[in-house]
Order: sequence, then C-alpha cells, then structure tokens
Amino acid sequence: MSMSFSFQVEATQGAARAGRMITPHGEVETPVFMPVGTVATVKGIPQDLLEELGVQILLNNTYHLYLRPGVEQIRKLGGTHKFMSWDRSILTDSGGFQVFSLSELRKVTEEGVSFRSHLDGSSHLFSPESAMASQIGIGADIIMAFDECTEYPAERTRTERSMELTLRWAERSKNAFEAHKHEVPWFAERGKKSQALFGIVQGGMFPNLRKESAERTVEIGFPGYALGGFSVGEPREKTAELVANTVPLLPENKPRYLMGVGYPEEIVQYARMGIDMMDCVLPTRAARHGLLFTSEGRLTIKNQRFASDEGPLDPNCSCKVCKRYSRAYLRHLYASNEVLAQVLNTTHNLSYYLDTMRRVRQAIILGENSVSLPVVRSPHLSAT
Ligand SMILES: Nc1cc(N)c2c(=O)[nH][nH]c(=O)c2c1
Repeated sequence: MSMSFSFQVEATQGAARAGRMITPHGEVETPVFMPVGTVATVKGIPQDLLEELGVQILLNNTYHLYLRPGVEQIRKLGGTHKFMSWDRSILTDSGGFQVFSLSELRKVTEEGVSFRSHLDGSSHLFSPESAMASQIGIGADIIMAFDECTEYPAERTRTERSMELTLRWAERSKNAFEAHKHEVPWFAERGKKSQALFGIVQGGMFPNLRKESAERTVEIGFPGYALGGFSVGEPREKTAELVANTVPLLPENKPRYLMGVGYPEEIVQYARMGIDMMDCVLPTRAARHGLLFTSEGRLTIKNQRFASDEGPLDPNCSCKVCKRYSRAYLRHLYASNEVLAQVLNTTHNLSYYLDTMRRVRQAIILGENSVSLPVVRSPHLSAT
C-alpha cells in the first residue's frame, strides 16, 4: 500500500511550525483552520466558493451523517467526497462528542455510549468499533479515535477514570481501524491508500493527567494527535496553560490538532504554540448571528451605527464581500432576515479566518513579525 498519509515540517519559528500534510485527497498546508461542514455542507457556502476561499480541508460530523442520510447511504454513493462533490481533504470526528452535546438519555459503559437520536428519539450505540465502521464508510481522509470528552468541571478521580476509558477506547479504535481500513469506499481508486486515524489526548484540567494521557496515547501510536477536552467551558487561560504544557510531549514529526478552537486571536496564539490544525463552528455560527470578525475587532452588524455606513465591512480584507458591499447593505440584509445575509457574513468570516492562518504560516516561513495578526486579548474586549 503506497503512502496514505504524510506530514512534513517545512519551517519553524520558536514552537510554531509551518508544515504540509498529504492525504489521499490532496495537500494541506499547515497551520490550517478547518471550517465545520456538519452535515456535509458548510452552511450557506457552496463548494466552489469554499475552493475560491482556499479551503484545503473541511470537517464533517459523524454523529449527524450517521443519523441522516446514514453511513450505508453515503458509502453506496462512493463516500462523502463524491456525495458532497468535494475533491479536497475531509476530516471527521468520531461522533462521541456530539452525543454528549446533542442527544438525550445517553449512557456510558465500557462498551460505548448508548443514546437516543435528537431527530426521532430512536436508540443507538456508538462504540470504538462502530465509530471506525462509520468513519470508514463515510470515507474522510483523517478520522478520529472514539473518545470520551471529559466534562468541565470534573474532579481528579472522575477525570482519571475518563482518561483511562479513552485510552482503552483508543486501543480498540486502532485495532478496529487496522482490521477494516481497506473497506473505505475510495480505496481502489485512490491507489490503495487508506485513511489516517488520529488519537485524542484527554486528561481534563490536570497537568499530570494530560502528561500521562499524551504519553500513553503516543505509546499506542498514531499518525497524528488531537488535544480534546477543551472548549468545554473552562477558562481560556487554563486552556492555554495546558496546551502549552502538552504540545512538547507530542512527536514533532506528527500533526497536532486542537479540537474546537477558537477566536481569531486564539488560533494565532495556538499556532504559535506549535498546534498545526484547528476547527471551530465559531466563524460560521457567529456569521449567522451577525457577529463579524475584522482586522479592527469584532462587529455586530445589526448595530444601528452601521445603518448609513457606506464603507466596507473590513477595509483591510480582500474578500469579495468587503470588495463589493457596504456595512449599511449588510446590516439591511441581516435586519431583513435575508438568506443572503447568512451567505455574505459566512463568506467574510471564513475568509478572515483562512487569511489569518495564511498570514501565520507566512510569518513562520519568512520569519517576519511584520505580518499583522489578531492579538491575544480577553475575548470579552470587543470593538462592537
Ligand atoms: N471541543 C471538542 C470538540 C470535539 N469535536 C471533540 C471530539 O470530537 N472528541 N473529543 C473531544 O474532547 C472534543 C472536544
């Protein structure tokens, strides 16, 4: 089987790295921000516009696709790349995290997590084995081990039990993946390449548990490592401290993926700490609620002060929204609850995140500090 997945560090700047992943569906320059395409769509943005924005990899949620249209349906249609007509890279999470955030009546046992669908109340069980079968059938390029995202706050004993469960599930995930990885729908047409399975580090808010989880997950051995259990309500300072202490415990030659992060200034901060991949619903979800990220800070477009503002959303942004439409028009669309408001706001926010990450990569490669980047500040200081 030819090389399915590779990662190369191309330049470093302190702890920060510029790198390149190669997946069965193409190359991904890192650090990279991955837009969330929950049900095989980045809400409101068609695939050709995502390509135009420079999206190299996007995320699909296994929980949602498992419930609708179903894994078998996607498999029969050739996998999620063919299904959503996206020929670049895709990453799926394992589904466990969404069970906790979306479904009722869930129960965790050694076997896995039983739950009722938020759509029709039907009963289901997710396990490491079923999560691998689902992600193989869906056919993303990078898939995630089945883990338990420890809730916040959690006592040390509870956190340790949860960490141990995630480690046992990581072993089971890897065994199931190795046994079935050739069943991915595009195996033959992509040169018998298979997916990459990433492990997930847990350990809650306890530095020594984070260290133990990182070391034992690396011992199991994966082509990439995610840091889970963050963006669960913990203070952002705590996140930063734990990420900074955990990253050095992960292999330098493998990608590090921080799940569910973050604000523009945070993706800069974590890329500088040596994180290579991040995903977050924030840019797309905030856009739909009229919260826009600009080089001058955050902006709530429905604010009355924009009603007669003929200027661009962001004078320093080169996206097609900022080049063509005024703040007054964008405010009017949002106030009128027009679909176009969702599309234009999302286009800009995604463009801002992707451009920010491109600038970070450029700064790492060129060694320049002249690249203007969002500064790390309290997320509650906004320019609205
Ligand atoms: N913020 C987070 C987002 C996520 N999709 C996940 C996940 O999929 N698994 N485990 C996690 O800990 C986790 C945290």
